[in-house]
Amino acid sequence: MLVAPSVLSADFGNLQRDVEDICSSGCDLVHVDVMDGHFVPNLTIGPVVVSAIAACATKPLDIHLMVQNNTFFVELFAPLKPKYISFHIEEEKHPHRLIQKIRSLGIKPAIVLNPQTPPESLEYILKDLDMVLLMSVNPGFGGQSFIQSVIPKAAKLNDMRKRLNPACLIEVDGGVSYKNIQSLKEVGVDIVVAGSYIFNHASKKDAIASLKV
Ligand SMILES: O=C(CO)[C@H](O)[C@H](O)COP(=O)(O)O
Repeated sequence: MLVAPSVLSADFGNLQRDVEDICSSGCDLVHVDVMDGHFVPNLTIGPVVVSAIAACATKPLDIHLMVQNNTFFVELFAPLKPKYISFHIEEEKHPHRLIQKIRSLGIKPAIVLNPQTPPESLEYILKDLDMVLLMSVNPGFGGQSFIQSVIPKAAKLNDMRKRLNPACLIEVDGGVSYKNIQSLKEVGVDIVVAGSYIFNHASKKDAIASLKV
């Protein structure tokens, strides 16, 4: 299991310290939540802060857009050379066009599904993706409870990707902890995003290690 701590739960007064800390504690990606106050009822960080994160991160960035105008934000963050940019299918009229644009910028494209969006919505686009991110909370805030229905949903997506695109990774985000990591592993999840569990733990290293099942 790969682990992507969500910096949404970091101490923003000590952001450099926290980013360096997770990177030296065994994480695989640095997950960055960009929220615009429109697609979700929260507003987070823009290019100034994400540039500061990129400057001190020694692991690749995994940028999760929770915004209305995806193309604008892709162009804004592309110069920071993240490994992944993911966007919500619920907020994109032309997902295939945006996937091509992200890939043309040298970034791996990923689509995010809200908890109620079925994996079948990806039937004709899964082959074009490097990753699918399944939300296991309603997007917008850290520290929410894990929605259990993501387990059968990930299992269904795992069957779909074996058929359509075995190289496509499955990531799950929201309420992830030692309590649900084994179930996520069993249904084929490859990457977990965890915010409050890692940043509220006495040892980020131990918290990350506990998710590497
Ligand atoms: O995308 C998110 C919220 O929209 C966060 O990444 C997610 O909630 C992680 O935080 P936690 O592990 O505390 O649930």
